Amino acid sequence: MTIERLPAGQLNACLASIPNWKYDPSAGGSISRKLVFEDFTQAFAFMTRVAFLAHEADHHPEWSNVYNKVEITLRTHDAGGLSIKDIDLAKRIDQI
Ligand SMILES: C[C@H](O)[C@H](O)[C@H]1CNC2=NC(N)=NC(=O)C2=N1
Repeated sequence: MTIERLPAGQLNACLASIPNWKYDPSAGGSISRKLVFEDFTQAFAFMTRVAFLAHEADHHPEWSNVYNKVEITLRTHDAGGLSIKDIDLAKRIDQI
């Protein structure tokens, strides 16, 4: 299935629905969120839950973890930028 980048006309409404995520317009667009947990165990437990979501959605984050901090970037390589799959996964991550 081909996945399209978000049309410019939908971008602002989509971004407004995920206020915890920071939009970066470079390279077709991406969104990122930084999270801070109590400790490594909490951070990694969160990452495990995200991993299941990502597998289910067949959509995978670019992310890093340093002790209690997790930084996640979502973009759709197949579309060369931001797509609805990124917005949907961001919303599901926010629900964790
Ligand atoms: C073939 C497979 O569906 C694709 O490679 C998927 C897998 N996970 C992906 N994850 C992300 N973030 N972007 C993609 O374009 C992407 N493509």
